[in-house]
Amino acid sequence: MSGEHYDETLRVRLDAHPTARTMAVARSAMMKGETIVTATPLSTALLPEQKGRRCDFCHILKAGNIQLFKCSGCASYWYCGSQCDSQAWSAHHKRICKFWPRYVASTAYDQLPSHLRMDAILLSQLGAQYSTFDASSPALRTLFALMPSKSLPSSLPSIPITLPAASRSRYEEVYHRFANNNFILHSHLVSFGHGIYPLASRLFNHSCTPNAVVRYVIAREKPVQMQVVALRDIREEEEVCIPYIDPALPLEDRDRALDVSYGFRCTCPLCTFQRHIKPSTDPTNLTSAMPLLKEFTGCFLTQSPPRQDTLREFNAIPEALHSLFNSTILPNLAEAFSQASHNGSYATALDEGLNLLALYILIYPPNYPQTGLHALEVAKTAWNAIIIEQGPTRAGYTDRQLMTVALWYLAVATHVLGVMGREGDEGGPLTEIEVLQGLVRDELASNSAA
Ligand SMILES: C[S@@+](CC[C@H](N)C(=O)[O-])C[C@H]1O[C@@H](n2cnc3c(N)ncnc32)[C@H](O)[C@@H]1O
Repeated sequence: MSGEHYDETLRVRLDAHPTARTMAVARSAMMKGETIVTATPLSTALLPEQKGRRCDFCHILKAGNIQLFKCSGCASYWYCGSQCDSQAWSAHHKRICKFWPRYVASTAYDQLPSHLRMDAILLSQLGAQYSTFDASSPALRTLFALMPSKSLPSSLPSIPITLPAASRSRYEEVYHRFANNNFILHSHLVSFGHGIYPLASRLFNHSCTPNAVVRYVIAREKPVQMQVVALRDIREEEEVCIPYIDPALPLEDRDRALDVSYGFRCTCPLCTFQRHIKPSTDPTNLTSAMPLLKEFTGCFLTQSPPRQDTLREFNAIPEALHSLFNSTILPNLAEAFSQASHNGSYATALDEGLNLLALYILIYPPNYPQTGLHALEVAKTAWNAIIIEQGPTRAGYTDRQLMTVALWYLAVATHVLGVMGREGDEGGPLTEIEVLQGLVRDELASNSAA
């Protein structure tokens, strides 16, 4: 940490960590839903499929009142107005604009795997902005304080800038900080770009049982801000961790991804638990595990599900549920729910949806956004059953029961997603929840009046 200085008003401070070099610890207790750190990007870039859909500077989505204008020089960057155009122009675009069309059409660029193309774009923008990457620049100081990645190819990708010979090693130093430090930007939890946020990279380690997550704030004419938000109450001196990867991936996949991209083995409570259990692969165990899982997590169609705000004690999970940690179970349940939602009866879809929700609740830490998104799916399934399906395939559910189920799971979705709060573009799951709640309540009122 020598020479590094971080704002004393930050809600976390850096302490030594036995294997991760340093960790961010809470200076004081924080409540779930609080913003822990707000970070500004050094550079961001849109995924290819988002080009022309979002402004290349502020990443706002094209909409009725927001039009995009193509850069007349390269015809590859789009802006929502002259403010964004001139901010991008003076930051980096004026130095790469005329080379860009030939660059993105080049074989060297074309042959890069998609994630390295994103890195090449970010490196081009940064090179255009900082030229020699003078380490004394305050904006770059935190970037150079980051740990270099072990996984990037040793050679620099081709970029549309003539490298000053004396600065080549500087470019390499920057590039070697990419793989383990870049963030995937998302709106409503759907990816739209990549970004470099040195402060957040410098501060936060990974955990598969994180107590914080990242959300993005898109505002017109401003770079996309990152906010790190507490998922549960955090004690003073507790380490604040975010997930680098999806905690519900199979343990082997998490191990591989964290080793290859970040060079460490996770020792969080979920990984520790999963490493010491020996999940049975016997299908009969699985059949008996599902009802027990619903009971253990409280996911029923007959009673309101509980809310959970504290991290589960994984060692208290009964052995009969260990088979659910087999790598195939979650993808199979997700597939069964998707199949039933599209082709099956809504009664089957509801049942499969609840199985999947119960498994999410078992695996994910409290208030993890994916759990909230799926609770919303369960509520939508109940609502679809009311408005679309009549007759025997309803398996005996009355409209009233289905409306009650929809409201219960909307309440779960609100509880969970309300913690992370709104992110990205207008609308999103919290708005969807409000709309559906209104529809169900109206229907319930007219059903009662009838
Ligand atoms: C984005 S940085 C996090 C900040 C880092 N601790 C530092 O001192 O700069 C990512 C790197 O931190 C380390 N790291 C992050 N989470 C870790 C964990 N749970 N266990 C061990 N090392 C971790 C790995 O070396 C990883 O490549």
